[in-house]
Amino acid sequence: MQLPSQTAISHVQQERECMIRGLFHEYIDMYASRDDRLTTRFSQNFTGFTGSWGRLIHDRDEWIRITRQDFEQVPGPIRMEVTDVSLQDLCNEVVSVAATLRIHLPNDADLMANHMTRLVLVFRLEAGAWMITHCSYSVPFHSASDDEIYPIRSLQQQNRALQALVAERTRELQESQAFYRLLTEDAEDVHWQMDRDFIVTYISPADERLRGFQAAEVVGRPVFELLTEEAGALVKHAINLSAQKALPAGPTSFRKFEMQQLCKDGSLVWGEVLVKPDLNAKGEVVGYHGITRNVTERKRLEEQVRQLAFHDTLTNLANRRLLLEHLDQAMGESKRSHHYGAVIYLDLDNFKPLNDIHGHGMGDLLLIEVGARLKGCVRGADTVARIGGDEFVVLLRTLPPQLDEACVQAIAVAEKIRGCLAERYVLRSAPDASAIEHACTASIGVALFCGRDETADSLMQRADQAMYQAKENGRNRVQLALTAKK
Ligand SMILES: Nc1nc2c(ncn2[C@@H]2O[C@H](COP(=O)(O)OP(=O)(O)OP(=O)(O)O)[C@@H](O)[C@H]2O)c(=O)[nH]1
Repeated sequence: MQLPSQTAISHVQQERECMIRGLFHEYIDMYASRDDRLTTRFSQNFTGFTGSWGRLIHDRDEWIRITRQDFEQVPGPIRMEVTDVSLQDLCNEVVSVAATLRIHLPNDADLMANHMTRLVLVFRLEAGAWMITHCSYSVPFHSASDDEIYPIRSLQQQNRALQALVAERTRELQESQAFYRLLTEDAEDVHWQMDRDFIVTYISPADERLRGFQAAEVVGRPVFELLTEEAGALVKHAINLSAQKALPAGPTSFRKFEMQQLCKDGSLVWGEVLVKPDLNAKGEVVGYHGITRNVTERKRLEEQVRQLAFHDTLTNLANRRLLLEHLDQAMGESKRSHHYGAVIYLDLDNFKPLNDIHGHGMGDLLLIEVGARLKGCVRGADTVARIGGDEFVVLLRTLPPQLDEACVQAIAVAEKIRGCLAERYVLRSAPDASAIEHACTASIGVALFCGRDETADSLMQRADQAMYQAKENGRNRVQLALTAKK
């Protein structure tokens, strides 16, 4: 028997390889065009492996069923782009073909598009025809459901579920944002935020109601441009304190201070400011946020209370309490500077008859006029007080450091006061009421002080006694007090 030559063997092998390759591409084409004839190529002894959900199939019919389902999932033609094919003879009748390919689905947006797939087909010669006995797809998807070769349906479902979840969460977020916006934007308090360079990054609409600035006029600007110099210094101080010592976390971790703020129309409002630094994950300050509350009305009431507590309601002059406070300060200043100061104590002469003849209202008008005249006789730094019915005190600060010169100046002021108060008074209870003319003088005692050589009480007593001396000496005169007892 003559053996076939090497050339003849290689020729047969080439033909066989060519045919298998042809069958392989025919399979690919039929698959791509969803050609039902594909299943006629499957052997009765078929097994398959679907890599997307990792199941080995022992049955030809089962594989056909899955393939048909798969055809339904992708109704249009697909393109199988084969990038690499290799053949391996397992024996004379069995050839394995391994290929890598890209499956291009009709819709480019589908998740399978552009993913590499590994396909292994095993052909066996059965009754003179090459049949596919094994088919194995390795698809890089782990989320496919049973029965899915291409995980399209489950991924679409997952996608839809995720989209619904995102929509739901977005709606919830928008609702909660709207709620918080409502809280901050309808609130009377101004909510604000600035970055680490003190550039305003957010301000709530309450600022427009408080200061008249629209958010667009404030956001993006350095905060110090929007504050008075004094307020800017207060803000810097609070921020420096925060930098030096962080407050413990919680609602009390805000620094609190009060400052006057500039409005768009140039007026000033009082704000109570709560400020807190914003920290990043490393604990570094990346900005600040806070709340500014309008406390202008509270400040006005506080000032009113102060005014009532320290002032005489009839004349609006300082009362005894404020006089004693100022006297204490003046004595302290005098101690430091060695300059003299003086208390001028005065009591109106024969004031009572005015009340008796023309009524208390007229007496009140005279007292108010006396207060105004006294203020006109002294400097702004001096204190004019009403300490009793018709008793007034003027506190002079910073007289010369020499006693004789200080005496001369104090007596000169007292004389000026005496002359001024002695001028006639024209009193009218109402603008259209007839005026009455009245003459009134004052008896005046003057006591000098230097430092804290004596108590304020003793000083006041000396001035009072000197005033009585003036009364006894005939009224409408100035009497210098005896020097303080050592
Ligand atoms: N109209 C008015 N009178 C007051 C007020 N407080 C006290 N007086 C009156 O002031 C008067 C003070 O009287 P005195 O200082 O004792 O008497 P005076 O007539 O001034 O006599 P001399 O001080 O001795 O010169 C009293 O009649 C008080 O009723 C006040 O608020 N308004």
